[in-house]
Amino acid sequence: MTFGSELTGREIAIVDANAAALGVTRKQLMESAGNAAAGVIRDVADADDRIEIVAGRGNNGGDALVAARFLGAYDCRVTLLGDPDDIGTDIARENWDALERSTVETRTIGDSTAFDLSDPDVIVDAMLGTGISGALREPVATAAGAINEADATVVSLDVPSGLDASTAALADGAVRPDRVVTFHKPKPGLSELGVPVDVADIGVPPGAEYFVERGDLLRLSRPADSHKGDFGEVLVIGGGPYTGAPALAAQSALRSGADLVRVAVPAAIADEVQGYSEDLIVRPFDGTQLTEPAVDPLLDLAADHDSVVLGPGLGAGEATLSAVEAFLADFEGTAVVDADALRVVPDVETEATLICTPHRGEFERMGGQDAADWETRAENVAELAAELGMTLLVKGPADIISDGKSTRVSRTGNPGMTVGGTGDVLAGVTGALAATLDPHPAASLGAYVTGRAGDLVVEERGYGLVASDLLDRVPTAMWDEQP
Ligand SMILES: NC(=O)C1=CN([C@@H]2O[C@H](COP(=O)(O)OP(=O)(O)OC[C@H]3O[C@@H](n4cnc5c(N)ncnc54)[C@H](O)[C@@H]3O)[C@@H](O)[C@H]2O)[C@H](O)CC1
Ligand SMILES: [K+]
Repeated sequence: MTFGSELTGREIAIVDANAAALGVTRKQLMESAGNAAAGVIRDVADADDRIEIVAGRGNNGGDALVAARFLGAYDCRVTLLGDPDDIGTDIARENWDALERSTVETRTIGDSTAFDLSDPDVIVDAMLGTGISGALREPVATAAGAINEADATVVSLDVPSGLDASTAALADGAVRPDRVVTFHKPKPGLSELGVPVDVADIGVPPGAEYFVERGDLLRLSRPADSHKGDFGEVLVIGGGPYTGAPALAAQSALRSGADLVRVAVPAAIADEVQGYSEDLIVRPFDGTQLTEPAVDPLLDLAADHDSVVLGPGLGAGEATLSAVEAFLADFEGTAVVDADALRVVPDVETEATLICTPHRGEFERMGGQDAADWETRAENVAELAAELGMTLLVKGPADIISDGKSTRVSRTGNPGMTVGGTGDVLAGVTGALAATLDPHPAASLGAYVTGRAGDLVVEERGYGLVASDLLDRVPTAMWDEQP
């Protein structure tokens, strides 16, 4: 199981874009959707029935325009609500143009409230699908009223026009169908309608939900009216034997869009860490490494942040590991745990929400069972995640992300990324994403984006990358492929 058994509007958009990334275009899916819809309509219509197809300007309408082609043997009329010049998508427009050149009877009704039906036996409702926003507007509102009053069998495509598939809310005046044919997976709200729902397979490639692909980038947004703080504050706790690791993690969190990143390191190395970049806000704690006296002040500091990245460069000293344990024992927020800090995780009692980012060796040390093929490894990752009650991101040629319920695989990245420091980047990116997203999507996107940043470096100049090369590719990896 990857996504849930019902898909929300956002998830549908992600699956759709991931299907395209896997080589199956939305036009292909639309063709299958229209074909499947025609099958259901044949099921409800007698041979001499009159069929009225009411199509909106979006892809829901597009599905019906395809269906009309498959229903050529029927007495069928297609009404497009709106001006053909306003058809919202290229693929719906191409299907409209194809119908116009055919013998299928078509008409358009502009943005008015004039709407009539030709006494049909069957009405196909394809005005609005998952693209609905807000209350029904004209001319859809009037058409929905007329459809509801007609003495005909009403078949809705995907969802009844007026059902919001993200919230399961029914708009006032929504179409009340006798039957629904929905595509790929059920949508929230359909089962409560009390009418038969056919779920049609439209050829979404297996893997569009399982693999993290560029459709997942749709979870990122930077609305025009954003305010400082909307994208979270991240605290990186690290350093001691190493200085570069916490700096890399913190800079990666900044490049991933966090509004503010503070990096807490031992006072002895604070200047050196600051020296890596003037963008860093360094918060020193006493000593040369993390030890118990620093824990309480760090817990206070962490409480003011949306997420914590715990581990980069801390080392595996005994005193440090017991401080890490003490921190996690009292921490209740969200933490990305990486590197040596992972050593305490299997045994620690914590209320915190954890995202752990082990490589395969660390995964085994945590109690997981590695496997040569990633399918088996994915099952084992899911098992350990369920047992530990946390999200695991197990790094490897294919990164595996699981919280025990949902398991996904990210295939970005390349052999150039086996160098030191790339894990610190991943932890920082994931920490920033976890400041605003749920742990599983944050970890999934963290893996995808970091791997893609590495791919961009290698595309540009081949192997020989160093971790800091990834930093300025992270924003590109996040934003340039937005579907
Ligand atoms: N993977 C899949 O499941 C596939 C689904 N397909 C079909 O595509 C629709 C969703 O299409 P989309 O273009 O995103 O949106 P809609 O057609 O639902 O609507 C957009 C259209 O409607 C106008 N609008 C929005 N809200 C309102 C409102 N409240 N009142 C009036 N008008 C409104 C908006 O302005 C746009 O013009 C999905 O349901 C499936 O049927 C693909 O065909 C195959 C893949
Ligand atoms: K519909």
